Amino acid sequence: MGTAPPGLLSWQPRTLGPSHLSHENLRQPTLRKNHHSRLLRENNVGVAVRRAYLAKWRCQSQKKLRDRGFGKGKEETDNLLASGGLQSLNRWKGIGLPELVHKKVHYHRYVCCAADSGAFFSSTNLGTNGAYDSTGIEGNGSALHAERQTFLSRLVLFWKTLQTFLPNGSWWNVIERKHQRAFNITFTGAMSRLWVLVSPDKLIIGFAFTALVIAALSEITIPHFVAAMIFAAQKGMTSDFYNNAKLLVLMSCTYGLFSGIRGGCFGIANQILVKRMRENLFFTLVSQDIAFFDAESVGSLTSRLGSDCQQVSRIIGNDLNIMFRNGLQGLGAFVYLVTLSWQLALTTLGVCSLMWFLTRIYGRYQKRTARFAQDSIASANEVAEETLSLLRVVRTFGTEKQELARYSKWLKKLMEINFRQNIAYGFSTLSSCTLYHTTQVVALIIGGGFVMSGKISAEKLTKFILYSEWVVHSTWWVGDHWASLMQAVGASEKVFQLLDLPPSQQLSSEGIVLPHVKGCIQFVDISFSYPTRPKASVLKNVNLDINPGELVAVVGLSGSGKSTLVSLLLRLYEPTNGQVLVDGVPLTDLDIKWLRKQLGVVSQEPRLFSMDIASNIAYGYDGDISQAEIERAAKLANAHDFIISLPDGYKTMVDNSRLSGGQKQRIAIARALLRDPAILILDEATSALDAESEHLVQKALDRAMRGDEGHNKRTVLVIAHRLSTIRAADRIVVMKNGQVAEMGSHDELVKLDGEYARLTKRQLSTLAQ
Ligand SMILES: Nc1ncnc2c1ncn2[C@@H]1O[C@H](COP(=O)(O)OP(=O)(O)OP(=O)(O)O)[C@@H](O)[C@H]1O
Repeated sequence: MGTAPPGLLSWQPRTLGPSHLSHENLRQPTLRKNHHSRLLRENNVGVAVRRAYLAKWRCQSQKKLRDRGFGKGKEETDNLLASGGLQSLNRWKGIGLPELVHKKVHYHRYVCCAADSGAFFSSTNLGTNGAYDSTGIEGNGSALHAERQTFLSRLVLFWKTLQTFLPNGSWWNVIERKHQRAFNITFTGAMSRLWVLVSPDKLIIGFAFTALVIAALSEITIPHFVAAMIFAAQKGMTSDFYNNAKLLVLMSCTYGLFSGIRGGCFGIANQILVKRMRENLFFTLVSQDIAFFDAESVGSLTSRLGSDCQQVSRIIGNDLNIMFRNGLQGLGAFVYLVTLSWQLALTTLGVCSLMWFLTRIYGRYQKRTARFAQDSIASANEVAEETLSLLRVVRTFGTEKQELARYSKWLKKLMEINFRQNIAYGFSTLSSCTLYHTTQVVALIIGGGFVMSGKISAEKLTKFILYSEWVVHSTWWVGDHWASLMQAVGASEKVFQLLDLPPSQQLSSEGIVLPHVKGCIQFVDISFSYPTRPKASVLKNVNLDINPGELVAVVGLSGSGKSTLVSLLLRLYEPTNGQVLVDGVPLTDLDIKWLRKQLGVVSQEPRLFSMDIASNIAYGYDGDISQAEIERAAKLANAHDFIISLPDGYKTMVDNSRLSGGQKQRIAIARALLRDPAILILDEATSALDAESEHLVQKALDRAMRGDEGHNKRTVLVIAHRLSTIRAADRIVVMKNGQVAEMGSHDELVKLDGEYARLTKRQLSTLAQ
């Protein structure tokens, strides 16, 4: 908060002292309202007080603006706020401040309130104190001096504020996010990368550019033939008239035909580009480490795939196409101008150079702002994606408005960027329009002189005007699309940054493929922290050997690192220290794609794809699979009965939300069993089942674990809290704070009377309740 003018703070109201209605109290709406009404009754200066209120709210809203600080440095916002405060003060003056003082109205309290924002008094500090003094509040300066001071300070304020709006002023800045500064793509960089993407379709690009050149050249001859026809008619030269008419028709038809070919070819090239870019980006994204998705949100990535790729594709289909066409035509028209009158041609060149210079500045600005605009779109998408996917939670908690606010926050940022972009566009158009007509005026004035002095003919001047307009028009178009192209280049930054990411090593198919998986798993001295939280140690020196065919249950409190252990076995993350071995071979030496096919996994929260149930069960299975095999797996997982009770049975379309948790789990179990894996991993696989289903699934799982003959067929790692799941295990591993705390059979651990005994006791007492 700023400091109040001494006069105001030292002045004590007679009827209501600060103890009755303190500065803090005035912030409370009810107290302020009562106080306000009382003032009205006592002093009958409603207008004055209402105005004071207005001043207060203005200052407060300005503070909010500064708090958000969008696009402004502190100094500039302070200046703006100060000017806001100044306006408020002026209003006060306008309503006769001295009279109010004499009436001993408590309005100064409102002034203090208005100063809550720090804005009002920052304005007074900047020189309006004098104005106050001059109005009579314990004033001691001369009125004239104060007026002068106020005028000067206003001038300074005005100049400072104006500076922020000038080119390179802080108003034009947009907030930058730290991570975006690392990558900066240039025009040539973007072009060469786009070329790599479209080069497999050189033929279509070649057609497009050939058609562009023919269409541009034929179009540019049209004004020549038009002028020639008019002057041939005027001079009564019939044969010249008809010859020019024929050529005009020919050029018009050629132009029409090749424009069509050009448009079509560029459109197709554009589609190819956007498709290829999306495919490449999609594949790059799905090839990333799982840790990458811990850091990046799905909504933001889908925005890069959608909006950003679409923006980038505009470069070839629209901007380059129009720039080349107009560049070519502008150049041709300029050469023609030189042949008509080099002096006049130079004036046109001067104007066009200036226009191009301004456009370059505008283009640079568009490029800079585009990446922030795309970033805001991505953030808005991130919120939308999250809200829509969690809509049930949102509905349950009734937080629709909060979600809207979160979404609006990014839309607002986007709007503020777009606002600046549009103002910049306005300036660019303003300068282009002015220069466009300047060329004509200058050409007419100088050319008119030349005609009057007989240096050039009227026909030449007419042609000159037509072509100079063409040159300027082309420069304008080239400039306009240059800015749009730079905007697309800005938008391409994040796309190319993502495209540059190397694929995860976890997808490499290079490595050993074992002839047969016995199912021996070893965690050797494993320590691990998640890349997003490198300082939080999740696993600490974990050593665990699981023998082939052994059924091991991992138990422990929530957050003790059980699921993390599974993630490391699946090589979704790399251990910070130590290594995981399967059949004595480190995971890093194995062909990880092959290995994952040897593992059957039922995760804690099974997810289903938007496809029918049969396809969901067969998901990821290599080779042909019969319906009978799918049904067998479903029966093993106790899912068959509920599946056939659905209207379309195994053909019923499902997704992640159209089945119950237990049903999804059983489908996930069926999916894992269908692969007949050498190693089965169950992460709380039965947690969403009711007692009856759990019993049936447990029996099925037992059969799957032990085999039909009752002997161990595969190695099984079960992560479970439930006793019923754990008891059947050959060995139980108890995890605590990322370490193996205890290990042994159920009976051994109960006897040990340690962590496991405590866990089981707690579970039994919960069941008993
Ligand atoms: N992707 C992640 N990024 C960062 N930290 C994570 C991530 N996943 C889990 N953690 C943290 O790692 C720790 C261990 O989590 P983990 O899921 O392995 O526990 P758990 O024993 O399986 O718990 P639960 O029984 O509740 O599933 C937790 O503190 C958790 O917050």
